[in-house]
Amino acid sequence: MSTSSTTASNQSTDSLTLSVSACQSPYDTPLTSHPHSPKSTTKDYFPADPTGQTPVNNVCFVGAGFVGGPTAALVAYHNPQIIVNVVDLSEEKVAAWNSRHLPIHENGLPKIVRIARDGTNPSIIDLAALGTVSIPKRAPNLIFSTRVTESIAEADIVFICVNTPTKLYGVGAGATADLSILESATSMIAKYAKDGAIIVEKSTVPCGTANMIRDILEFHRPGAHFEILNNPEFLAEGCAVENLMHPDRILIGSSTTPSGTKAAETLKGVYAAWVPASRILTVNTWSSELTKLVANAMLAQRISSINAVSALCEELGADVEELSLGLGSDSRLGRRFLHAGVGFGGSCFEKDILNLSYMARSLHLDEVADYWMGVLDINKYQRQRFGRKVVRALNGSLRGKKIAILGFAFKENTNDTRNSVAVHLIAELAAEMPAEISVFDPGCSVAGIEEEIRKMGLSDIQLQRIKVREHWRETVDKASAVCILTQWNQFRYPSATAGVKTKAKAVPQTQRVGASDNVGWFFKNKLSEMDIIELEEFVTRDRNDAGEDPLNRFMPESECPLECADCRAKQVGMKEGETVDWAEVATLMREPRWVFDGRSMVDGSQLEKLGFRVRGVGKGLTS
Ligand SMILES: NC(=O)c1ccc[n+]([C@@H]2O[C@H](COP(=O)([O-])OP(=O)(O)OC[C@H]3O[C@@H](n4cnc5c(N)ncnc54)[C@H](O)[C@@H]3O)[C@@H](O)[C@H]2O)c1
Ligand SMILES: O=c1ccn([C@@H]2O[C@H](COP(=O)(O)OP(=O)(O)O[C@H]3O[C@H](CO)[C@@H](O)[C@H](O)[C@H]3O)[C@@H](O)[C@H]2O)c(=O)[nH]1
Repeated sequence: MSTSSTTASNQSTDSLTLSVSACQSPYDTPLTSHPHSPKSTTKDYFPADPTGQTPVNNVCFVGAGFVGGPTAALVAYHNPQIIVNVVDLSEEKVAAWNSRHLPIHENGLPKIVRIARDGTNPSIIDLAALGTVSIPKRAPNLIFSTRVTESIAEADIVFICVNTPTKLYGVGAGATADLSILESATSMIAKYAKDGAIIVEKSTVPCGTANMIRDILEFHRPGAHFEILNNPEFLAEGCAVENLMHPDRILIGSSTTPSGTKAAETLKGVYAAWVPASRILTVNTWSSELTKLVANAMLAQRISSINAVSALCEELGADVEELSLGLGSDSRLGRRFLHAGVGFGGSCFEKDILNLSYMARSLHLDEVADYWMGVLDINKYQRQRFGRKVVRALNGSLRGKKIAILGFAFKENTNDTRNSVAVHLIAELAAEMPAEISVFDPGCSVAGIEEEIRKMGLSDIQLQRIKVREHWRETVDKASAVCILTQWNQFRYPSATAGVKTKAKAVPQTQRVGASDNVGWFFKNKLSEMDIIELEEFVTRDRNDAGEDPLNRFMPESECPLECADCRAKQVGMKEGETVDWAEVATLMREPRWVFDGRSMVDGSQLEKLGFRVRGVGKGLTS
């Protein structure tokens, strides 16, 4: 079937693919909502609100970070009738959201942002013998700005997406959440939000924070009415778009009063534009706040469990990957989050477990607190065990030696470096005073890595010996050892057959778009963005390279300044589809060419044939 369209575009934007992948779960399990828990103290709950939802024309996301930006983009993308303002105090971040180079690297996000932020051209798609489909133009409805107070004032719903890091001072230092940023954002919302606005906690918070928000609002605006909802975010970085596009569930916690329930219904209406109703769960606020913390704690617990087992495997000569396979095949256990490695990193797991444990301890539930702290203890043990393995293999001293670090992001497919395992391991190795620690990550900017390293509290002399590189080749050059710390596909050996960037995939043979060419629905009056995605998949399914904009809808993008650091990084860094050439690495490294594989990225026995000595996690000795 031949297809063509009336407008042309050659803009470069990551392709968006929506088929089921490792990141997302198919909609396979029926779910039910439980509007109030047995412990709910509110008495006036009505199961269904007879007046329905309040109309939503304008929403505001406060905080354009890893959660606020992508979530707002998805809400705007699927609700073209709603104006979505995303505000942040950082002018630099807002400028990046309005540029070609978004501050957050997520597959598929540039395309979604571009469509919602810039609007689209009208397009006519020629489906050959089937006829033509008209896609009308789309007006922009996603606005990134620093107009914080004005945008809050216009909103029917305000989403709080600010950071809630671990508190580093005073009572609860190193354990509880620092809510000062959230408190300050809430004060601003209290002053400027319109009476009747719905305030949504999206940030991850200790239980009871909805009550704190309510108190702040009542203090600043006595007499005004605001409903507070908790709507935790479950996206994982690196697959944020897929997670947001096909969430396992949307959880909405509300007070169980009629107006609380109505507010929950209103928020449900926003998600219902693309999420099946059966996936939207409404619970009470306490349950919702606690579910978020426990979800992260349980995911992290699985990783610590398999990591603890990996130490046993090394001693016994078992292979932890074989264990993961055997364990994960039990449908009660499942395959995911059983990947042993050098430990979990990131801005969420550790922070949220500390938070959960602190809460338990402050309720005098010490055994509960200790139980969850054990997950963090194993994580630290795993990291330190790896570091010690490196030093031991290099005869107990790193002096005069160069160590190469491949991977600095806390996980693959993201540029987020917060609380990355690499940060901790580099600090540990730096204490051994090696001649150089050379760092490379294919998804992070040099400046971003350097900034994170500067926060590590190392001495000047240690900092001088850490070099951040733009390419793997200079990173491994003359190194005695390479440590693989992030699960980037580019590091695999044998190299992954799939490219790094996900291409538009052939559409599955669904009932709607099947071999029978049953595509009548394309010709209906109003196509949703989900419909347009399917149309795009349909017209590209026979093409090898469909390009970024097969329906030719994109508006032109603003040009980058001449000295654009992101454009430069693209030129000098790893090219799309490029992988580490391990045979060349062997020629560049110093004997005995150690590879410490913290993420099971290389086949040890095959790499040893190239002249390396390899140590993995959870495997009996291979050399
Ligand atoms: N990162 C994730 O994958 C993830 C996933 C689920 C939940 N969460 C939770 O979501 C929350 C946000 O996390 P994040 O990773 O997006 O943080 P982030 O640091 O990336 O983003 C927070 C943003 O809020 C902005 N901000 C702070 N105060 C503000 C104010 N008064 N007005 C406007 N903007 C303000 C900051 O400048 C920053 O850009 C945290 O509670 C986190 O635990 C994060
Ligand atoms: O089997 C595994 C899975 C993950 N990891 C590591 O665990 C960390 C976290 O990974 P992941 O959970 O995929 O990413 P996050 O973005 O931290 O997402 C977690 O934290 C978010 C913030 O709260 C939640 O929204 C998500 O549901 C939750 O998965 C990373 O260092 C991974 O390398 C492993 O070591 N082994």
